[in-house]
Amino acid sequence: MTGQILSPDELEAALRAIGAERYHNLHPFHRALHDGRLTQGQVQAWALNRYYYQCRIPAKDATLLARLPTAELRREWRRRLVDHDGEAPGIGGVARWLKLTDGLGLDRAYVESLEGLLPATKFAVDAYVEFVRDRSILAAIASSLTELFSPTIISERVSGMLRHYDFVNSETLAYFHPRLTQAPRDSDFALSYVREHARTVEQQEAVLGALKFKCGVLWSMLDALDYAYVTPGRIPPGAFWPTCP
Ligand SMILES: O=C(O)c1cc(C(=O)O)c2c(n1)C(=O)C(=O)c1cc(C(=O)O)[nH]c1-2
Repeated sequence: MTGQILSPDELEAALRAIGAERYHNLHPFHRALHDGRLTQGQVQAWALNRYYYQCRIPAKDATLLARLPTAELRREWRRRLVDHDGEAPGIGGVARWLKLTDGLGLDRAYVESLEGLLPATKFAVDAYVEFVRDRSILAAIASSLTELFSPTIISERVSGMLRHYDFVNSETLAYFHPRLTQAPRDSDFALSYVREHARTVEQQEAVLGALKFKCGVLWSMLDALDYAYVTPGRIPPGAFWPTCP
């Protein structure tokens, strides 16, 4: 950043450049997941740890919802809560994620207990919720902008996993299907909010910093999985041990 105010188009281009450089589609653990190079046990570890992200996303959105100043903004943001928590038990994104962990052979009560999480998963996800709680509303909204890039990685992931692994099918991967429409709807809103409200150099820096921070959250979750589950002998004490090879 040079200290100059960017036009909305320049700001959007700078945000997209951050995604092109730092989004977690580039992480070696994701490349291995999508290219069929992981064992079922390693995929279990990914799904179990990612469950924590899934179940904290509604808490993150509820935190932001409580801070939003207008009914219009709250109406927009509360859809995210419904997407993840559903309107009834067994419906919604978190419930669909548990279908994936069930399908991979994980015990549901164990997944929900969060006991097997890697310490770094917890630190990374909690840092995201705290960021959204503590930073400006503009930065909090901007931190969701990784979703601009998620439809591409989700399409790659679903097609790669269906092609390479016999232990998943389109039902167990059903979590991802609605995300292909929900994520663009959500990120369109967040992007237009940011384009309109990030007007000063400080605000624009905060927005760009928020997206870098969030890319770091996602990246560090995969670093932790890569460290613990790819090289034998590195699973931290108390963390999940794969129940299959
Ligand atoms: O599968 C993915 O790679 C991926 C990435 C992201 C993201 O970029 O933050 C989200 C999701 N999935 C997702 O399913 C989801 O519900 C979600 C919510 C948010 C957010 O920051 O509010 N990101 C993401």
